[in-house]
Order: sequence, then C-alpha cells, then structure tokens
Amino acid sequence: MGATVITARGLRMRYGRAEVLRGVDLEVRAGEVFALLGPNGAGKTTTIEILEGFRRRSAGEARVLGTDPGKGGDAWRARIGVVLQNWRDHPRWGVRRLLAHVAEFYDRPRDPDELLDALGLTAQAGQAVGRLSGGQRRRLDVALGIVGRPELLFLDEPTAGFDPEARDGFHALVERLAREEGMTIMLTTHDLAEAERLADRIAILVAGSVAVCGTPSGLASVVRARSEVRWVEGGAVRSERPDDASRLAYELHRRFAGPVPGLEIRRPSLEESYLDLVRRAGPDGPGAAAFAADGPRAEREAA
Ligand SMILES: Nc1ncnc2c1ncn2[C@@H]1O[C@H](COP(=O)(O)OP(=O)(O)OP(=O)(O)O)[C@@H](O)[C@H]1O
Repeated sequence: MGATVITARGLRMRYGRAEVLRGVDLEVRAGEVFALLGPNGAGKTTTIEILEGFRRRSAGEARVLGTDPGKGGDAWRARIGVVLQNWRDHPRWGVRRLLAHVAEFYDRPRDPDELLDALGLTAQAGQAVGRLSGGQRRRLDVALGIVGRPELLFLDEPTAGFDPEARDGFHALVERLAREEGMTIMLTTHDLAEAERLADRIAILVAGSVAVCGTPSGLASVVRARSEVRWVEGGAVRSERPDDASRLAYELHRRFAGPVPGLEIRRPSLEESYLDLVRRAGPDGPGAAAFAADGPRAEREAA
C-alpha cells in the first residue's frame, strides 16, 4: 500500500452546542478503498465534508494529498473528485451537456460518452437532469465526480436510492476504478455489506468517533459479539453470553455428566455484531469507557 493520502487526527466539530465529532482519527493510503461506516447522525458526512474542504473543523489536524483541506486551492481541488449526498444544480441541462461542460474544467478528462455508457446512462444522454429518476441522478453524480480523473474520490452514500442492479453495477465500477486506475476512494455508507464488498479497510464511526477500524476480516473477529449458549435445565430454556462459549459448554457437559439437553451455541452474524457495537458505543449505550474496556476500541486498527 502506498503513501498516506488522508490523515485526520483528533478531528472535532461543533454545531452550536452540539459536539458532533469528538476526536476522529483516521489514515487512508494511496490506492486504498476506505469505507466510513456508521448509523444515521454518526458524523460521516461531517467528516467527509471537512476532508473535502467544504466544512471548517472546530479542532484537530487534517491533511489531504499533503494539504490542509481548509486551505486547498484550485490545483489541489482538481486532484479530488467529490460525489455529494444531494446535488441538485442545473435541472434543465441535458445529461451529456452537463457532463461535457464539467469535463472542460480538467486537463485530462474522461470521455463523457464512455462514462455515460459505464454508468448505464446512455439512454438518458439527452434528457434534462431534473427529469432523471433518483437512482439515475445518483449515477450522474458519480459520473460528475470522476470525469476529471481524480486521484482521490470521495463518495458520500453513493448507492442511496439505487436498485439492486444499479448497486451491483456501481460496485463493479468502484472496484474497476480502484484496481485498474489505482484511484484512492473514501466512501460513506450505512450498509455493512457494501462496506465489506468494496473496502480494503473500514472505520466504524459511532457518535462522533472511530469505534473500530480495520480490514473487513480483521473487523469481523474484533467486532464479533459474544456467542449465545442455550440449553434446557429444570424444564426451562436457559441462555448465557459468556466470554468463552466453549468453556461454558464444557462445564455444562461435566455438570450434566454427559450430553447437555437442548445445547446450542449461536455465533452472531457480522450484521448483528455491528448493531451490537453501535448500541454499546452509541449515546444511549454504556459509553465509550465501558466500550473501551470491553475490547474493540482497545484493539483499534485490527489487522
Ligand atoms: N449544518 C448543521 N448544523 C447543525 N447540525 C448539523 C449540521 N449538519 C449535521 N448536523 C448534525 O450533526 C450530526 C452528524 O451529522 P452527519 O450528517 O455528519 O451524520 P451522518 O453520519 O452522515 O448521518 P447520515 O447517515 O444520516 O447521513 C447529526 O446529528 C446532524 O443532525
């Protein structure tokens, strides 16, 4: 993996009295697809907007392509592609015309027709932007974000509103951009499956800070919630979530002096574990301190 493209250290953001980011630390390296995953209101968009240079942080350090994003000029901006959550300009312009117009701002733009083809928008080339469906509009947003051949691409919830086919096509496009062109991509999503499919590394943002960060497989082992052990005793179903499920099963086996009635050990799915993590680290959960003592935060930067 290459040089560091994005660094954030202790990033903080306040909107009035509300502290939305409480010290975000992350690092993205060249050629990496990095997913910022988290529930609604976790601070994903705020983080990405600070890194794009669209929002001024309240405190902390940030470097993007070697520059403080709050001070990046035109030359810096031209190296970055941005796909915002809601971009609704130029509703009367034709799709191809808008794309070709934006392409003119760059030295080495992509061919607008090839791009429309890659995003499945050829049939809409002459259509007014304001008349596109939500999913088509989103695909045009992506086309606008990559037409300038950026080194670094920010995608804020890129597949929101996509149907399954469009989502799959978009995932394939992101994989192509990363693998064939070596583009560094940072995306936000609340879709765990999307993050797992696309990202080399995932940071889970909960209540304004990074709860855990690592590769999808490293994350699976760190985030994985405790297994549930169930058995039948005294005519009733008993259930526990011990630290060590196999040890409890062994102890039960000894206690029953043989097979344990109704014994079941259920390993939670990654989805359940993710939701468990979000609940524990969230504002209504036991709080960051309890969460840290519990493991994942202490094991931050899982393999
Ligand atoms: N301009 C603003 N003024 C005041 N509060 C804001 C502003 N923008 C965002 N917030 C608040 O900051 C918090 C984080 O918002 P943000 O959009 O960064 O979260 P998110 O993780 O991207 O959420 P979502 O998944 O819903 O897009 C939310 O509680 C939101 O209401």
